[in-house]
Amino acid sequence: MVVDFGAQYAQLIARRVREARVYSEIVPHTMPAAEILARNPKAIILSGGPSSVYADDAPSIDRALFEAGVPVLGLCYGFQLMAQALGGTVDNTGSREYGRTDLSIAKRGSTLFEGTPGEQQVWMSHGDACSAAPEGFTVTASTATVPVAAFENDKRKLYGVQHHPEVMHSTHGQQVLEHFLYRGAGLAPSWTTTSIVDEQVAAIREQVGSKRAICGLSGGVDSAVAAALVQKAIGTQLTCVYVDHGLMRKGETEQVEKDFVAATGVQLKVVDAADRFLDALAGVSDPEQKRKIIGREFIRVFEQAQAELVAEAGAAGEDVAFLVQGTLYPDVVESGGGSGTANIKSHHNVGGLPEDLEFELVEPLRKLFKDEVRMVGQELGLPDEIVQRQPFPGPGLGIRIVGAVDRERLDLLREADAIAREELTAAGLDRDIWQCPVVLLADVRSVGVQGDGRTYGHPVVLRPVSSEDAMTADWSRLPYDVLSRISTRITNEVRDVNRVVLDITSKPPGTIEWE
Ligand SMILES: Nc1ncnc2c1ncn2[C@@H]1O[C@H](COP(=O)(O)OP(=O)(O)OP(=O)(O)O)[C@@H](O)[C@H]1O
Ligand SMILES: O=c1[nH]c(=O)c2[nH+]cn([C@@H]3O[C@H](COP(=O)(O)O)[C@@H](O)[C@H]3O)c2[nH]1
Ligand SMILES: NC(=O)CC[C@H](N)C(=O)O
Ligand SMILES: [Mg+2]
Repeated sequence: MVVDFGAQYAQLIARRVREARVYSEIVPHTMPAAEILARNPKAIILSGGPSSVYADDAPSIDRALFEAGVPVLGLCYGFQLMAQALGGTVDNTGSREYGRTDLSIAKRGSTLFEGTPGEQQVWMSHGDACSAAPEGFTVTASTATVPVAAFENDKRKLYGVQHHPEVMHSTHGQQVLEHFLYRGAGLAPSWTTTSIVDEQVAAIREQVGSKRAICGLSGGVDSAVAAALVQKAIGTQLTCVYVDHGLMRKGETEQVEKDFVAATGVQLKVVDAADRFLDALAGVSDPEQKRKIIGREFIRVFEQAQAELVAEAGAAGEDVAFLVQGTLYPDVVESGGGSGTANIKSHHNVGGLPEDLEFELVEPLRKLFKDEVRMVGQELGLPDEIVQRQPFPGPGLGIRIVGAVDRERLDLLREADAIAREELTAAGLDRDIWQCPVVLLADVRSVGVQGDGRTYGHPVVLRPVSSEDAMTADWSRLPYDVLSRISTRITNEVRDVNRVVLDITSKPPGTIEWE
């Protein structure tokens, strides 16, 4: 059982546990200890969270959880809670660690780190630290700045680590989790998933019945897989709607119109809504405001499309009240979907939805991560060009212009983006990177010299990242000659851009998109 203290990664922990073939469920930290124990968990994992354990309003923990004989693993905030509740010390030591950190294993052969290297890369995201372990606990790892980075009390079956073993950038994380499950808690890897496709098709049929639905189709992986699932469930009761909001990349609308329909045979309605989105966005530079506006306009366009379909279908059309979206679990988490989870950004299809939404949502991928969605897509027989496509955010180039969005700026960014994509594809790097946002710093200017003349132009940022599920990411080490070609071409070919910079920040602390 994963107890969620408002973590960005709670669902990820549950998923890693399932990957270890042990069934897992998530419960909020507000659930009383008695109720948690009444569910008879074989093991408990305490998640991370945004609070500081010593703060007045911080979520606390009932010591009964440590005394019931159930093996417990604390991660990050959960580790700090465990340390404090059992008599150790947690404070703000000033030694913050975000992103890549080297962990030194202090005790070889410990339950959690058995068989893993003495020095290993872990992903950290914390500002507080445990400075003294509770009595009876052995310190099993440290970092350059944090002396107590992991501890265990094997007799009581209590374990804790300051880092996040659940994220893929912690190179031995899965092994640490499995050691807890198999060695610490003595569980066997015996659980398997039933087919997600069959389960979802049945659920969609039950939800939609004989009614009709529309699906927001972007050409991206998520909506393609969602559409294919719904099509399998309800066939021609589904119509897909592609919204051209004027924030798409070069050539994208044409590609969806031609290639996508050819590959999937869906019924597609293309709506040109550029004026409406750009008018609504005029003069707005706050990222959250942009996201909310885009989310609202999307729904308004879907409503209009629905009205048109109803008119076309006559009386039978009254039933079009379902909206299928390719919402994924990371969209939900990062929009503050869990209890006490910080809102990092409102994804247009979750937190950005208007309150007066008239549709009933159908979101068959809401609990899944990208790599799982790709597997479902493959199972449904979608072509590789769709299943392996890099993600592109629904708000499109609107959240890749730092500053207000207008047609002129969009044209600049579209050109720069097209060059970067062309060169990355030519270099055969598409499958190596997760995605490479190109960002226009429209409110920043710098001095350059071009053709012996002074220029005062805008910088463009390249943000190539590697990731497994977008929850964490690292910057991609692209070959210098590819970067150089992109830089030369952008500054030569795109008017008003006189500088190209590379974003070398991991996530955390950065996010993938700039807004
Ligand atoms: N231009 C668009 N027209 C219609 N619906 C859209 C559009 N852009 C996004 N959506 C809707 O919002 C959802 C979320 O967008 P998101 O970008 O996360 O997914 P995607 O485009 O399907 O896949 P990917 O993440 O691979 O780009 C989509 O699944 C789709 O339902
Ligand atoms: O459909 C989407 N609607 C959104 O509002 C949105 N914002 C970010 N993204 C994509 O999500 C992943 C994680 O992005 P961040 O690290 O920037 O949060 C990355 O793959 C981003 O491209 C979005 N996708
Ligand atoms: N990711 C976490 O759990 C962070 C725990 C705590 N908020 C800290 O900053 O140390
Ligand atoms: Mg997309």
